[in-house]
Amino acid sequence: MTFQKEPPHKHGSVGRSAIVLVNLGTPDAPTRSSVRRYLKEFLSDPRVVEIPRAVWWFILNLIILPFRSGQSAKKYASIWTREGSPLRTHTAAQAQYLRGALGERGHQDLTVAMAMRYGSPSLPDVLSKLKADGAERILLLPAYPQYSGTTTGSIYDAVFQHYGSVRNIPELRFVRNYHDHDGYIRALQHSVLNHWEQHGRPEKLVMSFHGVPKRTLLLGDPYHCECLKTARLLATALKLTPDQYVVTFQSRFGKAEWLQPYTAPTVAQLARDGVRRIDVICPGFIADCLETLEEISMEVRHDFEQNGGKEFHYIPCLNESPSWIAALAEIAEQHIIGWPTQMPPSQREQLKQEAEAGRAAALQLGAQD
Ligand SMILES: C=CC1=C(C)c2cc3[nH]c(cc4nc(cc5[nH]c(cc1n2)c(C)c5CCC(=O)O)C(CCC(=O)O)=C4C)c(C)c3C=C
Ligand SMILES: [Fe+2]
Ligand SMILES: [Fe+2]
Repeated sequence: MTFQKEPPHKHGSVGRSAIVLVNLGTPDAPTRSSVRRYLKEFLSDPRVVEIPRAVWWFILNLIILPFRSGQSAKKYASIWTREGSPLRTHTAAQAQYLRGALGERGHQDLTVAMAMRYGSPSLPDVLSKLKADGAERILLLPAYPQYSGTTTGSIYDAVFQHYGSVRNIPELRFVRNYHDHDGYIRALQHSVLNHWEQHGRPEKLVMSFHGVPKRTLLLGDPYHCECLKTARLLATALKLTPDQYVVTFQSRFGKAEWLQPYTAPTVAQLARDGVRRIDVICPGFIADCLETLEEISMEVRHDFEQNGGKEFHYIPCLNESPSWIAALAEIAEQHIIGWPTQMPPSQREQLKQEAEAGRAAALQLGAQD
């Protein structure tokens, strides 16, 4: 192991604190080559696909990437905007608004950055830049309300791996999950109630979460339980009876069984059963992306209508809604307790003086040698 060369430690510095909002990642462009590069990085992560590496290498490089890259690129093209990938634009905007919200709460010199687990801006690049800018404390805030080894766990891996070659590691804190956080549930509730105020109510509310292989649940991944808890809390906040909503799992990948019930067949069955209107919300995604804008709002809408459904409403993700930004600020704030960024200026000044005194003592020690 070789460690990076770093500038000498600065005596007397209080250093900066930073928050990194980390999302999954997205291609740089809706083109075959860009999507291929992104999928290769994403699907090579052993947390995401748990198949023996050698076997998976052949399947990934000879079957998945040649076929899926072009298909997915077309889907990405259908949701791309002038600003780029919706996932990246929303995540960047959320980071910026979060900075503002925390500033208003008195956390003045706090840097808020965004990073992607796959693609750019990459976590190692963002963490290196924060260190170069003098960050001594970093809170990692994954864009996943529900913990899963496949997503949150993989962010931990990337962070630990990055610091494996760093000598002077900052203080690190992680938000593990917020599937049952009051602010998050309230933001979801506001979003649904707003939609219903404008468009009336559906016969059924479908809460669709991203799926994972069922095997991960059997092997101890808490994701399924956390999704069900989010759904139960949201249903309670909306005063829904069990027959007024259903929880489903979308985006199945490959041939193995994933968490059930699957979103698309469930929605088609609802239409065949004579349900005229459904509203679909995706509470596990805090930013609209391919999986919500294309898979739900285009493909699943089509399935519902093809099977006789009359009215399909997609309720957008929390994105930059003020109640969600406030909740994000609350979640962040609960994890940075004790950091100087939330100290009043007088206390901060005292900390600086103590650090200076330490520096003077260290210099004196040096002089005695
Ligand atoms: C192959 C296995 C996959 C697992 C396991 C998985 C879990 C998982 N993913 C999200 C969130 C997102 N996934 C997105 C896209 C996406 N997901 C997979 C595969 C798995 N996901 C693929 C191959 C793709 C790429 C698109 C495609 O080719 O179909 C996205 C959207 C990204 C975007 O650019 O918009 C998100 C967000 C979660 C939360 C999760 C487990 C809990
Ligand atoms: Fe996914
Ligand atoms: Fe469970």
